[in-house]
Amino acid sequence: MPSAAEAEPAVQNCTSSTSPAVTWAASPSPTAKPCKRRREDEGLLRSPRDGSTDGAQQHKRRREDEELTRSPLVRSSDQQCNAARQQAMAPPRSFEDDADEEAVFQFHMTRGGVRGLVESGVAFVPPQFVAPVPPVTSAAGAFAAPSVDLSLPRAQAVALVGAAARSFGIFEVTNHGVPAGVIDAALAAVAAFNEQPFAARSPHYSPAPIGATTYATVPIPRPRGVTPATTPLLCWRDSLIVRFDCSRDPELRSIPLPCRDALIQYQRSMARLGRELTGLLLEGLGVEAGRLGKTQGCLMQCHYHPPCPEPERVLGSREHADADLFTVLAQDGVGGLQVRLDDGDGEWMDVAPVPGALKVNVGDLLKVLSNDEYRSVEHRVVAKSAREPRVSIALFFNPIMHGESDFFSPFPELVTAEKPAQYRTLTWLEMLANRVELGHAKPSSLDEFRVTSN
Ligand SMILES: O=C(O)CCC(=O)C(=O)O
Ligand SMILES: [Fe+2]
Repeated sequence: MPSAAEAEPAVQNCTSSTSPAVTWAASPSPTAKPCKRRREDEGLLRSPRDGSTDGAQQHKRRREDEELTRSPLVRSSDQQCNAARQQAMAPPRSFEDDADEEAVFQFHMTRGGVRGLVESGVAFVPPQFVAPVPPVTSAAGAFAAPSVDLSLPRAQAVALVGAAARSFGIFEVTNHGVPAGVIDAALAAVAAFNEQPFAARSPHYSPAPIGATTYATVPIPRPRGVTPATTPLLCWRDSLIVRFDCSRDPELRSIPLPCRDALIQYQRSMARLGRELTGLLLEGLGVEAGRLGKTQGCLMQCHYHPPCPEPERVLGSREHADADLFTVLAQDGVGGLQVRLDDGDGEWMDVAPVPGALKVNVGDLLKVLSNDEYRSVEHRVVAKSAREPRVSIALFFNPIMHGESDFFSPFPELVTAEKPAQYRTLTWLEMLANRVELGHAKPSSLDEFRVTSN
């Protein structure tokens, strides 16, 4: 949850499994010179406007659009504050760190994303994308995520959801009430946006948010302290990340037109399911369904994995656990999602897409609240195809939060003499900062907050 995506510092009230995309914008390598191409591209940073014919209105719109699409190098004070926090926490930088940053910066400067590489006809994967340890793309085993039919009587659904969250941290839901047409339209719209020609796509490309939206090949921090690195610098995917609670862009006009309506419709259609899943997951812990107040799926990460000339050498998404309460994942039929069920030691297993079903991942925040009753599932994506693109949409659900003032700790009713609190009280921003520092992989992502018994 920093989509990310992934948790960008720009994401204040929301969640993401991805990294602070603005790190790049904040501190471009001193050796990287803003090139002519970049200046031209900054000129291109104007979002397509929605064809109003009224002159005054158009002028107002243009001013607003210009505000929304101002250079991503200009950062808000919240972003600056988070960048400073990260800098203070960051370990000393090495020559390799600088070289990595430069490679990522230069890649961003192309503004074409991974799809741009494919369009340029690359026959080999560039070094920044090569996984140091080749992922096993034909996994040793397949994992059938438990399936929960949400039309079952509630007590049964609660028992099934609770059991799946306890055992695996992942399950799928059927009869979930979200129309198939809405899901299919959203997936198709993500593909349509990414498959536009470079000239239509690249004005939106920016690793720092433009209004409510980020469209880029978003890096996820590598796990720290693992030498040599086990994961590539960049994954084989382009992401369109939308923050539905973005006060700078309440009308979400920064979402590119080819997918704007479909994504807004998708997010709205997920609201009821989000409420239902929150209730089922809490009741599965024996906690009252309304205990967390209102929850919201306010961060959406839409991933497009272009076909890869060497699929066995890349990762479509690095290993991570989501940071949020839970994530609802829709995907097309290509496959590539894998899970590892025993905190880092076990084998990666394929989780096949099931037509009509939505996957639900338990995230780290719910794991903390549950006092380790629930697992947060470690997952990644491998590239399955040299011919077909893959599209997925992850919607991250969290309690409605207000930044530093929201404190999270294990529910008191789950803390007993036999099982004391496993985590100290933490804030959402602490959680995100820690993930940026340590990477999103397990088990380190929550170690910082774990109470150690002496
Ligand atoms: O693409 C997928 O299936 C997974 C995406 C994901 O894990 C994420 O966005 O956090
Ligand atoms: Fe994830």
